[in-house]
Amino acid sequence: MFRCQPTKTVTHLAATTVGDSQWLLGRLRPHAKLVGFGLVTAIFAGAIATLDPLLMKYLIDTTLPHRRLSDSLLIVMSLALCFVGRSALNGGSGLVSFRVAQLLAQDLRVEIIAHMTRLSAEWHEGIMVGEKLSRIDQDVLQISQIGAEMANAVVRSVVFFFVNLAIMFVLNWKMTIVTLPLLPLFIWVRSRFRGVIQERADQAQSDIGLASGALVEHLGAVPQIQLLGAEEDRIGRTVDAWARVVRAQWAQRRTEILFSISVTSVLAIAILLVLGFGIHEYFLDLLTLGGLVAFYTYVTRIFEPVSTALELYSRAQRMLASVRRVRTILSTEPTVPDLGKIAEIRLPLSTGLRCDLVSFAYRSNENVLHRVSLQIGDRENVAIVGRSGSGKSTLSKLLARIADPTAGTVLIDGRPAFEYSLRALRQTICYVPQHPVLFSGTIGENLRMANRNATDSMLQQVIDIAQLSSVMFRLPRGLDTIVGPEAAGLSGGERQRLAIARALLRNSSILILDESTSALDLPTEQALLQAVADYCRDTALVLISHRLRSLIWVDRVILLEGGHVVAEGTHGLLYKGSKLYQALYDNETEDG
Ligand SMILES: Nc1ncnc2c1ncn2[C@@H]1O[C@H](COP(=O)(O)OP(=O)(O)OP(=O)(O)O)[C@@H](O)[C@H]1O
Repeated sequence: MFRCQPTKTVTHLAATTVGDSQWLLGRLRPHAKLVGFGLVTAIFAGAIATLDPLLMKYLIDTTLPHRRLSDSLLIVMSLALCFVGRSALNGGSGLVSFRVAQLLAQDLRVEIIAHMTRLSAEWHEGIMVGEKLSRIDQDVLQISQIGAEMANAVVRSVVFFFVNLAIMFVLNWKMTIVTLPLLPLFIWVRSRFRGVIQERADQAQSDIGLASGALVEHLGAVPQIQLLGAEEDRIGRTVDAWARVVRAQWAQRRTEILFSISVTSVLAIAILLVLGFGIHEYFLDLLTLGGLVAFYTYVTRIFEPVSTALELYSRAQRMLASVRRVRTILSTEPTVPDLGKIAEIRLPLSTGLRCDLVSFAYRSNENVLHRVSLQIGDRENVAIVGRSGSGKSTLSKLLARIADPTAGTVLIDGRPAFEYSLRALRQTICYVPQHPVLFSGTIGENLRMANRNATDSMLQQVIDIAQLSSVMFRLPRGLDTIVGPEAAGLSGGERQRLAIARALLRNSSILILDESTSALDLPTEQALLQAVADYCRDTALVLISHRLRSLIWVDRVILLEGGHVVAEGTHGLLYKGSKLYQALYDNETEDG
């Protein structure tokens, strides 16, 4: 199965943490004021948190030994105020972070959904829905939650660390110097674990994407799984995918814990040294009891920002893994780029559609179309026929510019199709696939997706042409009938006819029906195609069907075999001149 591969540039970008961080900062920029407010609140909270050890020192060294009750009570009240102020400010900064996370998540979702909607069919066919969902859900959640509080947490840790360090220095510079080796030690341990943590985070996130993909595929296909009696097999595969997630997350968490324990152990040894030295100073009367208590509090507190930084580091890695995955999607270019400058196609078309030596290969596979040249004139009705796998659908997708040829050119009115904007092309060429997508909602809403301004009488007209009148008659709520998720409330043939009715509302100049009537019985298919041809007198029709008997009336039949055009002409001509066509037609008649 095709996977969205990052381009070289993207891989390079993805490898740079700086690039990922800058990308995130860019996304936070629109919310700079809110982030700034959160930062100021966090700084104040950090600053207040440094006051209480000093107050305790004053209490122990000054007010208590001199039995100054009112001063002692004042200090106790100040201590209480410090706690209340700190918790209020922390709460405020938490609330702001939450808001930033919400806004950031919404922005990212909009950006990813809009980008995915611009990507070409090839990309969507090659990635499971669950994987796409995981980018929009899991990864965005990870980025927004951690990204929004990251700045606060970093600033709070840095401020807290340096203010604490400065106060410690003032209290006792010799003891402070003993604590300084913590820093290079921390950096050393951090760098030792860095690569492993990053790798584990990437693995876990990637496994979540694959498992979500498997789950969505599984849940979307339960009736088919039951019919195939493949419950055990499919449950096994889906559960295995989630088991891989569990293993990856377990490995990630173990590494993180090991990282945390390693650092904390080193810091614990350091704290012992500091305390030992402090007690020594106290015995030499170089440090007061209050000074020792305050110093100890500061030393333990200095680990708080350090351990926060450690936790932040692991969380940042998880977040950056999500950033890389989202950036990979956002950097994926459509394989059918919308670079055409011509925003409107002049109508009526003069020369129509042309293929000039067109070849096509799916990804890097072998060509499935070989130097196909053909012309479909304006208002011409053409059928493309051939054996299964001969390349009919592929050719029709190239004509509709759902994919671009690997070699050769598709031209509209003598100009390469890529010179027109995709919007102009979609307005001019309408393509209806064999399995059309209908959306949950009413039949009327589904039809009006093609033309928002369509009146009820226009809807009625296309319903008649698509041979849906009797179906609509049976539905008590008519156009207001809700068709349910994926239009499961309609039969396959009804869905196809509804899609054709919808396509007719587009009033396009070229209409391609790619086996869009395959679920209909022969008389209904014939009546429908005839009615479509009558209605679309100003439209070029390209019809693909396995039932040649439905197509004998068209102006021209193009016969494909193994990706080559092997014959062309009216039904009568081909029946006489092409053994393959004759065989296809006769077999069908006998089978039919
Ligand atoms: N998405 C795809 N990826 C890789 N190969 C593909 C893909 N779609 C089609 N093919 C291959 O391209 C060839 C032509 O397929 P295509 O669907 O165009 O044939 P077709 O004539 O429309 O067949 P059918 O009548 O069965 O629908 C086949 O060999 C098919 O296996």
